[in-house]
Amino acid sequence: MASQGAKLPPHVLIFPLPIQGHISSMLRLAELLCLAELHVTFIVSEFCHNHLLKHTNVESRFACYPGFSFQTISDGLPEDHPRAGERFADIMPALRRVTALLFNKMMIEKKWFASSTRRPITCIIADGVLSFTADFAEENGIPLVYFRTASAVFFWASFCMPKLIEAGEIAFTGNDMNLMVKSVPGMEDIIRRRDLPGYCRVNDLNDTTFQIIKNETQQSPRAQAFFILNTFEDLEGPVLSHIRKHLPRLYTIGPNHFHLTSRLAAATKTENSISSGSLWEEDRSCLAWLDSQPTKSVIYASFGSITVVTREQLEEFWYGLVNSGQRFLWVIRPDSIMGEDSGSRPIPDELQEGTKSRGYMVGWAPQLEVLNHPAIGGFLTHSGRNSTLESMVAGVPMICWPYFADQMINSRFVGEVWKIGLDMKDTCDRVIIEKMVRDLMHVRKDEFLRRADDMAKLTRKVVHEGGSSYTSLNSLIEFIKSMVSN
Ligand SMILES: O=c1ccn([C@@H]2O[C@H](COP(=O)(O)OP(=O)(O)O[C@H]3O[C@H](CO)[C@@H](O)[C@H](O)[C@H]3O)[C@@H](O)[C@H]2O)c(=O)[nH]1
Ligand SMILES: C[C@H]1CC[C@@H]2C(C(=O)O)=CO[C@@H](O)[C@@H]21
Repeated sequence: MASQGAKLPPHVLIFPLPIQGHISSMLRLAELLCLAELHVTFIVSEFCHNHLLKHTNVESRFACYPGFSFQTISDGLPEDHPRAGERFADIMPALRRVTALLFNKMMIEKKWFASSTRRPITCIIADGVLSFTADFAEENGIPLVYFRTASAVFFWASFCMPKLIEAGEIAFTGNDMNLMVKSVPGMEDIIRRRDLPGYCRVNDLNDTTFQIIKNETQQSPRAQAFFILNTFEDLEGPVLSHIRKHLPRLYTIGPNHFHLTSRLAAATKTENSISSGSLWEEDRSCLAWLDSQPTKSVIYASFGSITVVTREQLEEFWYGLVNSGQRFLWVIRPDSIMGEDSGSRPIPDELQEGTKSRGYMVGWAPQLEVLNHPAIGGFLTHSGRNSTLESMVAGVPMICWPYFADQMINSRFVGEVWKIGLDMKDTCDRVIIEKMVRDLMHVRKDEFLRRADDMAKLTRKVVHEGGSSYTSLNSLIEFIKSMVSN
């Protein structure tokens, strides 16, 4: 396609998976590129776009970047599909079946989004699991960069899936979950079967989700080996060295929410909050409640956008939190309790009482502000990538209750390698929850806070001028600029 407007900036197409954690992360990247005066077209599912418009300020936020625009596309699922819990497994097949074709059509009909003020797309930055974008990019000679929004340790373990299969370390059925895994180089003394990416918990290697993730991961090097991870060198250095043997041009630009905060502050010379990118309505009343709590006295509990719990699990958490005697702020998404009796059984009096005196519950929180509130002393989390990084930047120790996917291995690294929290995976018992909350918030508080504080200091270093993520993002921007000849 002929290039128009020789003096126009490069035009980047950004395309995330339509899931909260992916959209938040890629919106942050989009704004970082807008700050560098690149043009950005952001493709998002109609479903998520409607939620973004309803619950965030993204429209006004991006209005100050004239080179930015949204494009919407169907995610292939009916409007009333929950897009959470066990039904998350429908998302990837629907994208491949429906969205892939619509994407090709849209690119051609919209002339790669060219206009009198914008070049046709000069580079695609696609979610690392959307390989249909690579098909289009290759057929049309458009440079492609993959952005895998999960952790490097997850990516590397997933990249080693063929090795794991060959060595007979997967499939497995739930027996011997504590056996150490030997076929992920660099992690021989760290991960057990139970810490492998959640998709590996299959007894049949033909499992659809397992196959999709394995195949999407294996084709990562086709993006001319240009790859972005939301991490930083000091955090996942040893694993990054392994990945670089396969993907030498790897950009590590994280923690990208903090990187954006820092670059916005430098650009505007003022303190800026970043857009939440929330798909749910934030209940800001919890901030006023936090204002009246003592310093580092509250444990914040939230399990991200996909986790669902049974009524029994809900009660175990509730008893655990109440019996710990600690103050707590708990996010329970309206769609996160599954099962027939999810709302019908009465709440025991002792839970109601304990919550009234020490707790606060919301359907969705302004998480970045919550984690940075002085009253917060701990985070009970599902170990999603963004939540983990947000907690690290805020210097908040974690209790990890991973639900699926990368969360299984993220939580292992939090507990065993970075030692900034406790890993509670594969149990949901009120006694264990109570003990872990007491340990984190009271018994071992100083130890965890010291290490979390050291981690927070590291994150500050990397996103400032001269830091590894700062330098890496500049290289990425230069690379994108070098693709257009003026
Ligand atoms: O009440 C809440 C809860 C969450 N958030 C925000 O929502 C995002 C959630 O992201 P993440 O922690 O990554 O969780 P998920 O949305 O569940 O993320 C999906 O995508 C991530 C990135 O690939 C993966 O690491 C996860 O396993 C996967 O579930 C974060 O920025 C939070 O700050 C809020 O603003 N308010
Ligand atoms: C719902 C899951 C599909 C793939 C995604 C992922 C990955 O990068 O492989 C990690 O966790 C989940 O967000 C996604």
